[in-house]
Amino acid sequence: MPAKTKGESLVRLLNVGKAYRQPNGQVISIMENINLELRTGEIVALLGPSGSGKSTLMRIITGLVAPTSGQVLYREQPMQGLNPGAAIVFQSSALYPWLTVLENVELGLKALGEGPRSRRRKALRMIDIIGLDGFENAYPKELSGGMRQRVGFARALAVEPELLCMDEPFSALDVLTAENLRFELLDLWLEHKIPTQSILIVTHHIEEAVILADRIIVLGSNPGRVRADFPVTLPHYRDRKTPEFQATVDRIYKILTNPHVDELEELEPRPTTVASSQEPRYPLLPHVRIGSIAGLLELLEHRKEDLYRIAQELQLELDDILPIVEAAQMMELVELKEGDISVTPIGNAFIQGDIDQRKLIIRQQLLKHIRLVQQIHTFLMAKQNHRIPESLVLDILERHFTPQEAERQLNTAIDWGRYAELFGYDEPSKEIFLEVSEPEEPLSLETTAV
Ligand SMILES: Nc1ncnc2c1ncn2[C@@H]1O[C@H](COP(=O)(O)OP(=O)(O)OP(=O)(O)O)[C@@H](O)[C@H]1O
Repeated sequence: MPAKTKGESLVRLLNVGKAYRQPNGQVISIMENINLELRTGEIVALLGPSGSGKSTLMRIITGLVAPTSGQVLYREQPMQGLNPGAAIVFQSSALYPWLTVLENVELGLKALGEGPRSRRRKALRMIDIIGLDGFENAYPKELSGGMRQRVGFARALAVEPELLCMDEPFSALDVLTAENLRFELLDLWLEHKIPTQSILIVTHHIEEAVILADRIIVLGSNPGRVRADFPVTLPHYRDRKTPEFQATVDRIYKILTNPHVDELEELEPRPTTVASSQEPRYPLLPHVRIGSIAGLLELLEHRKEDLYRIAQELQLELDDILPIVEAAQMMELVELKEGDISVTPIGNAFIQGDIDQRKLIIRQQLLKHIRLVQQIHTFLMAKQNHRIPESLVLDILERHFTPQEAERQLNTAIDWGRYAELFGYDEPSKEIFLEVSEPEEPLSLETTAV
């Protein structure tokens, strides 16, 4: 296999943006001004919170989705339609159940117009390389999840793509199978057993990114943008226990847990004028229950610790813990500094409080910090019967979010409001109604905080 070239431009995105028109005519921008380059000789990992546009960006790079603005260059030429050099591996291998392993692997080659003899030869070779020797005539249902994903890899690699794109390729596999397959792929890459010139992997798994990638790109959401783009220069094969590995993992955690600070700006906060002009009107609420926030706070009591260690200790993935942390941060119940998370005095008062005090604290924090809750509360106070149809709020939200996301945002706000006994939801009439009528004393932190 010829050695890989290094540093040639393979794909270049110039000010790429993507927007979707909703059924109500509203246009929602999901990513803006993305500038990035994929070069030969590198594995690039794309990280970011759910909904930041990782999969969409990968689809734009492979040509499966067209950008709304900007340009995509493949080998410095404007790309039209599908990227001729790219192949994609999805989270689930999406094999045809009525075809054998060999026939599934041959599919991509057939689509390229390869003759029967040549495609059989190439498919058999890739089956051998990918460790499926002896399973050529098996059907997908006879294979384990790991073996099926191998077939997905063989199918993508059989067409000898210059760029191998992988959308969370290991996330549906058990921990051990995923680890084996990750290292086998790395072997194939490092030993030049596959002709691939560059690999792009979308992942939620920070350690996976640090194990594999030569470069890590972190996307931010609402709308999606590049928040960090930096090289990982540790030699392969990387040992998770080394301080250098841990430092890289910590660095990514810090970026992901500081959604308003971009590493592109060297972790300096944006100037306030810029930040306030760019601040979304309704910041995206993470979809978590107050019970999960309570659980996190109780766990953090008397601790000031690195969020990454806490996640590790709890065996939680990034996407499990970050939304809870983000919600607690929005309500000023925890604070994050340099990746260390600690409970604020208000958070402490919550931990020590009984159920009524807890509800009161959440009520105060929601009305102080959560715009959507403030807005609903204001509407309810303004109406004489203290009831509003949910469609009133949805119509406003749909100017900023997709209909599905608008509904999720409203559900989260109602869920939080209901916990705080601020408002409730009447299912038959689809109305939100005001819960609390009598005025109340604000909770004094001096008397409750410890
Ligand atoms: N065809 C579409 N029409 C409307 N909105 C879409 C469409 N495809 C994606 N979106 C929206 O674009 C945003 C980004 O989606 P995308 O799947 O690219 O994000 P992601 O970072 O890969 O998320 P995840 O990690 O959850 O897979 C989401 O808000 C999603 O709802």
